[in-house]
Amino acid sequence: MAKVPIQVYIRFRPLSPREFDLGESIVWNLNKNTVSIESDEISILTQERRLSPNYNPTFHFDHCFSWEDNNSVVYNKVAREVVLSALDGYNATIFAYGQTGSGKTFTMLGEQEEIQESLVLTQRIANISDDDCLRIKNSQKNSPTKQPTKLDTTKRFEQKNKGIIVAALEDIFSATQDCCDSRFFFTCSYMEIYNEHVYDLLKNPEEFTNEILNVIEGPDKEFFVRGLGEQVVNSIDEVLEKLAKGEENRHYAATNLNHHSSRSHTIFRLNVRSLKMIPKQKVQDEDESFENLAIESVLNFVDLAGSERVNSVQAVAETERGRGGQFSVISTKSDIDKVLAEGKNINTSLFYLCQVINKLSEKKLGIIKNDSHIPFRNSNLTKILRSSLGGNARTCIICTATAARSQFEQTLSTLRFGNSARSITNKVRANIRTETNTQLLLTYEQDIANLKREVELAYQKDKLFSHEISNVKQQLEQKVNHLCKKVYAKYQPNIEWYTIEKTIKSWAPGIGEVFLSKHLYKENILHWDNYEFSEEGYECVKNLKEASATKKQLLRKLGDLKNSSSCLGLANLSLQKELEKYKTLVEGELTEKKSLQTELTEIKKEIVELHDSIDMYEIGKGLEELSDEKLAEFERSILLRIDNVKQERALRGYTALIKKIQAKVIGQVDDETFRQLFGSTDLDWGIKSIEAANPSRSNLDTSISTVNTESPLPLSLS
Ligand SMILES: Nc1ncnc2c1ncn2[C@@H]1O[C@H](COP(=O)(O)OP(=O)(O)OP(=O)(O)O)[C@@H](O)[C@H]1O
Repeated sequence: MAKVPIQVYIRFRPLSPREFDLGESIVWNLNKNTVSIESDEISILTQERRLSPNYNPTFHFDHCFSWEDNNSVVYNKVAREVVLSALDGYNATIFAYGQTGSGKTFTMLGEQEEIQESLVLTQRIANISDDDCLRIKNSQKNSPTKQPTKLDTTKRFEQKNKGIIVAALEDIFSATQDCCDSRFFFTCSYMEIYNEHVYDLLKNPEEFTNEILNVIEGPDKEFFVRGLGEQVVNSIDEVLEKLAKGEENRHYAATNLNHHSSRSHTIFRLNVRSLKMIPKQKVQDEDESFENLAIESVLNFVDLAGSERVNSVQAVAETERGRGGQFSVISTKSDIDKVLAEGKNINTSLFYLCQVINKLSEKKLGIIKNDSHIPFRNSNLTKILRSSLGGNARTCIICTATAARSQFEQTLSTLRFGNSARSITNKVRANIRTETNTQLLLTYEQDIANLKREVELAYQKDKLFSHEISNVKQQLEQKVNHLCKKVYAKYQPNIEWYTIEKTIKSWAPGIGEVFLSKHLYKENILHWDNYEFSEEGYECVKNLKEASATKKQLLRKLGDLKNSSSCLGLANLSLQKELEKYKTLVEGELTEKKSLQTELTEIKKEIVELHDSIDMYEIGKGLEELSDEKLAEFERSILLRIDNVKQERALRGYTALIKKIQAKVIGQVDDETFRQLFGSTDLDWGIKSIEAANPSRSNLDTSISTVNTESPLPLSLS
């Protein structure tokens, strides 16, 4: 696992026509990797009290893009390599962060036709309130001239200044086309977070707005969005179609539900799965065999809401702190929620994203402890992006900004955000597994996806045909009615049936049969082949036949696949059980290991304590640190030990003497030696002298009783 820092870039957009008309000056000075304030501007900004005196910061980035750099330059420098590494199993996330109108969407999706009605743009600039905006919108809806125009989604991405998402998708699909040793399988999802609610942008508009999705923590501690559709895509056209559909939904929500796109976050996600067959190392005499490498990765493209809302909440918090109020910049969740609840324009998710980045950065710089809590759970955005912030993903952040003087504070705040994010490191590894069943599963997955699509198409065709069939039916009915009228007009009571039949058949071959079967013979079965239709009718019947044959075939195939996948499911279940068994075993071993480790730590601790006591006894080390009480205790223990040693020695002496007395008794010590020891050869005298030397009679008794009279006296004691 490699530690990879988050890459942070800054991109300045050109002055807008409005800024240009207002004669705005450029206050920022860009170099390759640094941004600082233009020296002429420092004193002016300080005088205007927009900059603290003596504050002249320089911000560092992985690269600075100026207003002259187009999207292709940005893509190649920032994203290309990271995006293509997804094909090798690396997760990647690319963010755009910046104030409203600074160029996030321009960077991510490319140069857009003006898709928002002018009101939204006006609102961005003039900061009109939501209620006023809704009122104006409603009045516009009633005005025939001001209806918002619907977006032509198909042409959205056919542009020369393509955004990062489009360029990345093109690169991914063209790289996989040229790759012949792997099979690729793609799915995509597109979600929007608006007011902390998560929506699936790839649903139909009514479903998309009715269904709010929940962000759930999975068993692997990763968060996922429950119910978010993952759509299978096989080509660049298909994926761009999905992207366009999502954009259309956003547009729908902005127009009909008053969602402000600049206040929502979007995450476009491409899941890449591939299977690569590689030759196994050949064992002698073995047939050439292959193993499967299953590679998985997730590519996230995140277009964040305008960051000015965060600045305003930070400002509220800072002002409150300055006044000694109840809130501080980094405060408790409930405090912050109170601040957030105060202004409905403030974006909770973005606020918590900044907080998470600040905390991660402080942790990396050692300002807060390594095990400090990072508040990922406070918002849906941070939950969804957890693996991209400090986790297993290569992450790039593109901060977008404007160099215009009027936006100085907003740009300063964006630059600060970028600098904090730069110190975060992610732990990156490729998601590659060697699998035996993968190929089979992947083939099934692919087949099921294809079939689903075909069935969907067949159903759509069915709908089409039912419309055409009803047309044909109508045609037939009309003709039959026409015939009926003619027959009845010509009908004479005396005419034979066969004459009527003949007449009808001669009038309209084929159609006449319908009349006969329906009206005369009361048989209600249509045998298409027997009738004549217009050319269009024949085409319809032919298509209908084909469609129903395909449908039957597909349904049969689907049935087969369901059977196979339930077999696989069973196999999977038994594997899972095995896995559970091993997990339990491993867990048991781990617990044992843990308790052994605890024991070892205890023993080590004891050894250290023993060494300390030995040092204290031997060289008096650490005595100075002891309290008076402890010192007295130590003294008592030393004296006690000295007493014990003395007693032991005395006992050993007595034992030796007693043995000698005993030896004398059994005749092993001669009188001369005995006399040297006790000053007399008399045995009683010896015993008395011992008693005199040791008043502790009990010790003596014990010593005498423990001496084995049978054993010969060791020479060393004599
Ligand atoms: N690098 C650029 N070059 C030329 N024009 C740009 C650039 N960046 C942004 N613009 C223009 O500035 C305007 C605002 O850009 P854009 O909509 O991308 O901002 P945004 O940050 O996504 O805003 P919001 O947060 O409201 O969605 C657009 O008209 C866009 O074409």
